[in-house]
Amino acid sequence: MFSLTLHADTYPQRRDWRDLPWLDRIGEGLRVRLAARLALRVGRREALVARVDAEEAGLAALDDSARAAVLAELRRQLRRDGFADDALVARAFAVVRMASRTLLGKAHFGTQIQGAWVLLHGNVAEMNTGEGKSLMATLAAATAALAGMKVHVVTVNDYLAGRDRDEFGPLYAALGLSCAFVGESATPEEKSAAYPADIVYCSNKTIVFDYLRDRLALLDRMQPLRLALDAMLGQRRRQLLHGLQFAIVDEADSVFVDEARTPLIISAARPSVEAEAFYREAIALAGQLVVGDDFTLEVPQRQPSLTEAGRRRLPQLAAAGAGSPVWRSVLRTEEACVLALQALHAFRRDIHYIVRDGKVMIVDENTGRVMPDRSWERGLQQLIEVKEGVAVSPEKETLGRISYQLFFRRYLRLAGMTGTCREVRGEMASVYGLGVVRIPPYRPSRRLRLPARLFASSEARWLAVVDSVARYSRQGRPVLVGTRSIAASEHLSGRLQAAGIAHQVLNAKQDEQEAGCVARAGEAGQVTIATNMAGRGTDIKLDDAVRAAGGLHVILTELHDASRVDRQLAGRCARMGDPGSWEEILSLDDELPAGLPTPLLALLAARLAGGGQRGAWHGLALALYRWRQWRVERRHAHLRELLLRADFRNRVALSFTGEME
Ligand SMILES: Nc1ncnc2c1ncn2[C@@H]1O[C@H](COP(=O)(O)OP(=O)(O)OP(=O)(O)O)[C@@H](O)[C@H]1O
Repeated sequence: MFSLTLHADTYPQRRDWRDLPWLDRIGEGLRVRLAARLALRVGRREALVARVDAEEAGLAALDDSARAAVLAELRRQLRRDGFADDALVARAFAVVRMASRTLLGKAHFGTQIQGAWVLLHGNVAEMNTGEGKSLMATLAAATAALAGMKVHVVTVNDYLAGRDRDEFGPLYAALGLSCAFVGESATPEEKSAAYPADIVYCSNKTIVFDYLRDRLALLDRMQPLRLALDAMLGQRRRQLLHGLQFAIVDEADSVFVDEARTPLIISAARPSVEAEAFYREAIALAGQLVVGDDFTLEVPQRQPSLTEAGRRRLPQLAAAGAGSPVWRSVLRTEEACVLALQALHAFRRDIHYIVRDGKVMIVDENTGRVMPDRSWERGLQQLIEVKEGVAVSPEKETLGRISYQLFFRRYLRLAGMTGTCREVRGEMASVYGLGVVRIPPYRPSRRLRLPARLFASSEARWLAVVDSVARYSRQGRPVLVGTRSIAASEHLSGRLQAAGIAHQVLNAKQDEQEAGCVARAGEAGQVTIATNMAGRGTDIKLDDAVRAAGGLHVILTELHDASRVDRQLAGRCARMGDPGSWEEILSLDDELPAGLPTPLLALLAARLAGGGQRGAWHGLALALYRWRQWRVERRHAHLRELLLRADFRNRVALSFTGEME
């Protein structure tokens, strides 16, 4: 007999994973991808949807007490038999859909039923942007919770997690399930009260840090037998999560792939007066070095390297001005100077970070959001603080560390959903064991892609952007303009103001106005400039007049390192069968083409300046721009692979010293 009931007290999580030899890894990846391809064949899809329809029709004929009896019996059967039987899953989906129809006025479409089945069976459902993934997840989350699992619905930020809990909380309540939202700023008491809920909505960052906190609190007690023993003896330690049973990860490519390279670290402050003096000296020293003579900046990574002349100058400069003993070592002097040069030249205010309330806060380019409690490692944070003239934060001592790649592999059952993951299918399979199943759109997409335009300079690009904004907003259509950085959003805002075009700006500096900005962004003629904050997950609602005028128009003003991020922004228009269009208006001054050889760039710029946005030179320049993006994507994929292998090695090394369970 199969039982899904798990004992939360014993902190269920997957402990048996290990790094496979490379050939086995490839084989496993292929097996997962093939299984996903065969999982939901057309006949089975149709049968499932037909079954849900029939079950719901049967439920509709029952009175309230008979329906309650069906729900109770369903719970019992799901706990006993799990999800192997499609008939049982279809009944569960029908119960959830009926509640949704009554309470929310939204009945899950056939495509959402198929996607939910994919989630329930531990795969990634790839469904176009705007096809209703949040509502789809309720079917899988509620069914799993009825089966007795603790479900975490994980998304990329608190705004989306809170929004979904507010919308779907009443639906779960009607099924007798508890639902909670855990925000980043919740207190430990609030978290302790929220995590035991059947379904928890939270961001990826919140859940992984709370897991790390649990590991620190439980230390060597994080073993099922020990936890059970502690519970029996009444010596239970405080824990937040109660295990990792089932996670449904929204925007799976962002969480599993884009974020994968960021190590998540819990640390404690270790104040030191000498360290602060050292950082000040390093910035003073590096400030005297001259770009081109003493050091070069490699584009596009903007990695500084000292020239021979710079190396010769450094010891003299160090002897003249610096007091810290570090400067007596040539090697450490060079290391510190390169880091200080990076702080001075590679990391830029309002692009990579903002300064708010006297603190340097990192801006995540993928999400466009500030990450108040994230900091750079190896002294970079402190060096940037010195550069910006704000209080220098104390050095940190690492207490616990994990990556998303290792964390999510610990779930007993893991599922994901996203609109953009075709190029990372292999990684999903080999790293997370997740197959990707493509779900067709509910209605044919009406998203119109206009020809891309690439200009020789950013000046020409901004002129074209302002022109396009004016044209579409005059037609009574809302316009959303995406910029890669806060600085670019502010620059464009100045230009629109000068052109007399009213608009709103949504970026990390104005994040408290997010809900209001999103609510207005679909109004007739409304112009919104946004960084990636308005990218993933944002649902811009349109009224009938706007639909009749042609829907939302989206302008991308620069491509990102990952083309998935660009497609997400384009996906804000033409959702759920609405009309809409998007275009790219780019410049050769952007970050990606900067990696092309300088003479080639100059040649392309000369041709584009004269020849307009048509013809062979324009086509070639655009193709090279996109090729650069592809190259950067490949490099990032390689770095993620290296990080994962390093994580595995660390895990083995640390387990000898007893620092991890
Ligand atoms: N079955 C349904 N009936 C009516 N409206 C629906 C249904 N499913 C989804 N919607 C609506 O469609 C809109 C888009 O849904 P949602 O934001 O969940 O899409 P998404 O697939 O998550 O998009 P993205 O990929 O951009 O995050 C929302 O306004 C949602 O309420």
